[in-house]
Amino acid sequence: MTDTNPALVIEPLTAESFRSFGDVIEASHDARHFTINEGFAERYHDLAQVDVATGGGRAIVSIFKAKPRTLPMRLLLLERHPLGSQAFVPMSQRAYLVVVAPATPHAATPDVGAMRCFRAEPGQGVNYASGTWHHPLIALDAPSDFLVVDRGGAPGDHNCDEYPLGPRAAWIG
Ligand SMILES: NC(=O)N[C@@H](O)C(=O)O
Ligand code: NI
Repeated sequence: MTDTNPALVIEPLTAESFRSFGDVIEASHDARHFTINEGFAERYHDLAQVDVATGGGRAIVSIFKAKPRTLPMRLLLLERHPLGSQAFVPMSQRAYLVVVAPATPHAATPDVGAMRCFRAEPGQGVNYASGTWHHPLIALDAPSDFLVVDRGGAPGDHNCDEYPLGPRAAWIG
């Protein structure tokens, strides 16, 4: 990288590796699942902790039509949603990247040194636990749609803290 900061290692996304950041949403063999609809469907049940009730919030469902990022990419900021979780489920069969850092509930800034990057494969969604620091959506290769489940609240609710990485900006890809 041209910058003094090394590139983040891109790790495979697994439920275990992502557990401290939130949930991986996928129809995996070890997820709880059962047959429904007279055998015409298999329900992969209760895959993520949707946590949106703080301060009278409610779950909202949106679609993000994301433009692909160009790699290598400089990560300029992290953000967190202190009042609720945020889930992204890809509606396309393309991989995308997820950059996270541990929640810091008692601090206004992330532990930048603990930042990690995961490659989400087609069929894998993520649910950021409330307060998990993350980079905004990083779609790859082509315009990609994502179903998003996060918190809707009052217009004055503050549910997005941004932290500019400045000279600590990292690289991926
Ligand atoms: N702004 C917005 O709703 N999206 C971000 O929170 C994101 O994580 O992409
Ligand atoms: Ni977000």
